[in-house]
Amino acid sequence: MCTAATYKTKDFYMGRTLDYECSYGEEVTITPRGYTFMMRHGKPYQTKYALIGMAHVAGEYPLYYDAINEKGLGMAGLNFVGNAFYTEPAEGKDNVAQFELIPWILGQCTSVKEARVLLERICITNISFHESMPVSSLHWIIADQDEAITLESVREGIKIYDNPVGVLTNNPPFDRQLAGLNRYMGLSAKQPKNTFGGANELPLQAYSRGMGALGLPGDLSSESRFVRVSFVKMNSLSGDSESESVSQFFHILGSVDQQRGCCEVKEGAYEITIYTSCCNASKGIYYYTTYENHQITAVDMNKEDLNAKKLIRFPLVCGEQIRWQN
Ligand SMILES: C[C@H](CCC(=O)NCCS(=O)(=O)O)[C@H]1CC[C@H]2[C@@H]3CC[C@@H]4C[C@H](O)CC[C@]4(C)[C@H]3C[C@H](O)[C@]12C
Repeated sequence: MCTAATYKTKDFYMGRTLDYECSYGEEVTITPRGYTFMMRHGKPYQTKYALIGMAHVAGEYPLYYDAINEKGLGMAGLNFVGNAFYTEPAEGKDNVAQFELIPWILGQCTSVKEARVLLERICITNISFHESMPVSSLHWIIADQDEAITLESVREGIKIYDNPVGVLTNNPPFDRQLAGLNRYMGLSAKQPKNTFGGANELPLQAYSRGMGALGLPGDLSSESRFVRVSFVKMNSLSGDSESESVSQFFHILGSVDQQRGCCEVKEGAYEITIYTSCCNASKGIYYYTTYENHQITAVDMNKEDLNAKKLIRFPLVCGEQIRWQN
């Protein structure tokens, strides 16, 4: 499972957790401006804008899981197994393989508004990057400081949903996730009021703090994570400085963190939160933590040459960085 969320203070932030039982060997990767992608179905394409994100780099090809570009547009791919449906290339469409989609959008759009226009012509194809790699079943959140959308390619075709909560998890499809929130609209950060009233009011008592959100689902299913992270995000308060915003963002995604041992995917294999990211999309900074490194590590794209010819790659800093005080 994975969870993605957006957050706005002075700047615009977007990030995700990547939950899985094994890592694909990912790195923080900057694709510079003017980088050429040999498209599977059409003419080679050159990025107009630089992007930074988490990618598995195969040869010189960045297979992005999530990224932001230098214009403040961000995008993340999350598992959508059993519902994602990609097709053969179609006449008169922009035919883009699933693994080409993030650089295709972020390399040429400055906003969700522009992405919506490009997506009117999109056909997401089912070709794999390499025979050794399966085609991932994904759906995507695309967001900027003004709005977020969810992109799904399903059996009936391409679906683009407004995403007013700025959150995405996995199954079921997004419209059902959003409708699921209706069941929880009574949850509150405030103490509950006794409504067992009438003539003979029961003497009920809020004997603990936090009882206003009793009923918030605590399990790791994707529907529950959707509700939980939405509740946390919508109630979230923080200062608007960089460190307060980044800190709060990691706390928001911390509400759906997966600890090893709690979600068995097959005999002896457990899903964990492999990494958590927080991008300052306004400033081009990629922050991350990993399962075994709680210290926040950051890469600032603007400290690099964004007109470079090659990918700029940062292997993840792994292993706990403990600051000893004595
Ligand atoms: C496994 C991850 C989703 C985690 C998740 O959601 N786990 C819950 C399972 S579940 O929800 O319970 O079912 C996804 C998210 C992004 C993916 C990469 C995208 C680029 C590239 C695309 C190529 O085609 C195949 C290789 C490739 C490197 C992909 C590998 C893998 O697929 C990645 C990491």
